[in-house]
Amino acid sequence: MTTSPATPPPLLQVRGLHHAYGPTAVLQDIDLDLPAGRIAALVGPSGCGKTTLLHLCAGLLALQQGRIARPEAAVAVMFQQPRLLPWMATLDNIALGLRAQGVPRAQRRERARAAALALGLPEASLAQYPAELSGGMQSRAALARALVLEPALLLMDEPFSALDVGLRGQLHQLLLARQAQSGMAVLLITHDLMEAVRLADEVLVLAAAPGRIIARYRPPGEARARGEALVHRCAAQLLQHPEVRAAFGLPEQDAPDAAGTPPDEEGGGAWLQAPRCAAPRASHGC
Ligand SMILES: Nc1ncnc2c1ncn2[C@@H]1O[C@H](COP(=O)(O)OP(=O)(O)OP(=O)(O)O)[C@@H](O)[C@H]1O
Repeated sequence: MTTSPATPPPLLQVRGLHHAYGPTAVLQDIDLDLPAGRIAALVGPSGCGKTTLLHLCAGLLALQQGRIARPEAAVAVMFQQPRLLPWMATLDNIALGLRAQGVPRAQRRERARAAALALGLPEASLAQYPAELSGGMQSRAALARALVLEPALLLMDEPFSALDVGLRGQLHQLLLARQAQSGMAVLLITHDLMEAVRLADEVLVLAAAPGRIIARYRPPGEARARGEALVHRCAAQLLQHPEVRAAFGLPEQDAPDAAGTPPDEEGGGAWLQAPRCAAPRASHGC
């Protein structure tokens, strides 16, 4: 996220990041600033290096080239799969990180219970084992396990991708409410452009081979106030650019669609870094 005089200093800062698996470059020249209280969404096609970047930010992968500055403590990670421990009851799973922090048993169970109930987990589910929970309940438990740590920085790797649209919407709202209340910074990895536009203060578009940021976009207004129509318009605004379309493997769009939507319809968001024009056209503003 690009800083301006009005934005606080970054909590997570990435500079000149390169990463390769063997001879294959996966990430190239990644710069990113994420201040406290902001959500940045990193969106891109499958295989473009999103998870690699998140793992580097989480310290789960060794840095090869570049610099990452992040808080020493108070970083939580939520993975694509809930990754609950099957031999532990839900409440104990949620309290796991607090146990690692040395929080006394009664206190951690109380905090875990409060986090679970706030995310809509029924009281009865707290004594159940993960295999007894639905997929949606497991996702809530995984989110509770991350949020109960009261992280300053939450790193999320496609945490909602396996959920149905209704449940995903509920968890989006719960995340936004908690984020507004706590002021944590969130780096969200997703391949879903609509999800990125719905949740983020800044959307970073990654293209593949090697993974590099080709556009930075700020959707208008507060995330919690964005309705479906606005989200669609912003996603359409992003997808007007040939380079963004190419990153997602979409063909170039050179005429109004069948519904008659003009190709230059604006979503009202701001380009912080506009994509280069692969095929310059006046309507792209390039
Ligand atoms: N441990 C590894 N060893 C070798 N190559 C890897 C390794 N992990 C990932 N890759 C490769 O690096 C590239 C980026 O992978 P990564 O998982 O970061 O992408 P992604 O954007 O998160 O993909 P997806 O959206 O499908 O999860 C892919 O080509 C992948 O095959």
